[in-house]
Amino acid sequence: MHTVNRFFSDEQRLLQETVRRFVADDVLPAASAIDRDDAFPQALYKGLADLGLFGVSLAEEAGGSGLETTAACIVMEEIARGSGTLGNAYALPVEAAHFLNEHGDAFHKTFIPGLLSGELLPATAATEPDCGSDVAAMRTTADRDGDDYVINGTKAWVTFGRIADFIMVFAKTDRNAGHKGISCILVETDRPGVSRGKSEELLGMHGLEDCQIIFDNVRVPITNRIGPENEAFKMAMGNFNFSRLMMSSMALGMAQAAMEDAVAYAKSRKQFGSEIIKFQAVQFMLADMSMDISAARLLIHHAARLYDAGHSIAKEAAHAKLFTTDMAMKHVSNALQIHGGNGYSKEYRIERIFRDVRLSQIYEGTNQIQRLIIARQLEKEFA
Ligand SMILES: CC(C)(COP(=O)(O)OP(=O)(O)OC[C@H]1O[C@@H](n2cnc3c(N)ncnc32)[C@H](O)[C@@H]1OP(=O)(O)O)[C@@H](O)C(=O)NCCC(=O)NCCSC(=O)C1=CCCCC1
Ligand SMILES: Cc1cc2nc3c(=O)[nH]c(=O)nc-3n(C[C@H](O)[C@H](O)[C@H](O)COP(=O)(O)OP(=O)(O)OC[C@H]3O[C@@H](n4cnc5c(N)ncnc54)[C@H](O)[C@@H]3O)c2cc1C
Repeated sequence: MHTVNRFFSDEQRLLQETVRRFVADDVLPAASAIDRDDAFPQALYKGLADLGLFGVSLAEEAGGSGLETTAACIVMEEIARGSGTLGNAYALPVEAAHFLNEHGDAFHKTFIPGLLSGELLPATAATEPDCGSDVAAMRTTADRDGDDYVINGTKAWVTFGRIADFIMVFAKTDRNAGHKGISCILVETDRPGVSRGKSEELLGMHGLEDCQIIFDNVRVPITNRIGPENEAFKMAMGNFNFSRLMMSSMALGMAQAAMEDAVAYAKSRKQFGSEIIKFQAVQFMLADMSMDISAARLLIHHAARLYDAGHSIAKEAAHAKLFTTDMAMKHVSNALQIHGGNGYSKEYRIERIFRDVRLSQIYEGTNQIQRLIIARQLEKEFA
């Protein structure tokens, strides 16, 4: 049991126990097959929806449970403790419902119930083949034509791209205005001109159905635009702050699982006539792991509380994402080291966690970009 549990509210503790049970009974037995088969875990995704988990931190008026952002972080940590892929999948409806509720109008909000029930699958498309970190440099365009936008361009690395029912597409509505010329448009994937492009063979996080999405003269009513025209860059940044807490919690769950495995292995493995957990070199790796995991959890929950209190959390979300994903990568690697040769074998799940967790340092803004965000905030704070 995590020490920090003592400070959870009754609701948070109950939520954590519920997810732990689901993970133990349903997710853990399936996690290795999800990785091996590289197939979207549809039944488990629906299982999360049926437990009401997609709306835990969404306002009650929007159909959610109205709990704090910390509640969604707790849920995410527990799911990712069982499967990185399912944790990543969990982020999508949570983030989409949150975004639609914050920025959408009555039409956009009609998509929320389907998201919460797991029947509608969302995707977000900001990245393009030639621009990832530099969001403002995107080339996809949405030109007005009567009451429609006509969208052209290619988006890359779209998680759920192959299976999404709708995509929140970021596109230039003013080509010459840099980040002040970007809008967000909800595009149903059955519209003429939307097609799926190539998928990559990924190192880890299998089963998320990523692919490129090509928009070839896709006609969408102007009313599909989410939020004001040309103002979506800042909407995206605000959403990324929230998403970065989700992805930090995901990496945290994977680090926690790795530590649990490392302790169990170190207690059972004997060398030189002693359990390897008695060797100081192993003890120090475990001690540092435990300390950094606790520190990461506090950073995430601190940022989540600031977010709920209405503060801008650009810096704190970047702190959480940078610290958690770097520490997770380091300690998952150490946990694999503690497994010796067995850590390099698919027979032990640490091998999968090692591959899965690597992504967390790259997406939702690379960790170089998190440093850039922190430094820019410091420049402003001490101006
Ligand atoms: C930070 C960044 C590099 C931006 O740089 P520039 O130099 O263009 O813009 P700059 O001059 O720094 O700023 C413009 C305005 O914007 C505000 N702001 C920036 N960050 C933030 C923030 N975090 N919070 C609030 N405001 C922010 C900034 O203050 C400025 O406002 P002002 O005009 O002064 O009033 C941005 O582009 C970024 O972040 N990239 C990472 C991409 C990235 O994260 N993808 C993720 C793609 S989605 C994804 O990976 C997944 C999705 C689904 C699940 C799987 C993964
Ligand atoms: C599996 C997967 C799923 C994804 N899902 C989605 C999704 O659903 N939707 C979506 O929109 N995107 C998604 N992404 C895209 C992801 O957000 C980008 O890959 C990420 O933001 C980095 O962009 P890039 O790959 O173009 O790298 P680049 O921006 O080309 O960066 C390459 C390297 O240069 C560094 N670099 C770039 N600029 C700077 C700078 N100013 N200072 C210092 N270093 C810098 C980077 O840190 C990195 O190390 C996904 C990516 C992957 C791999």
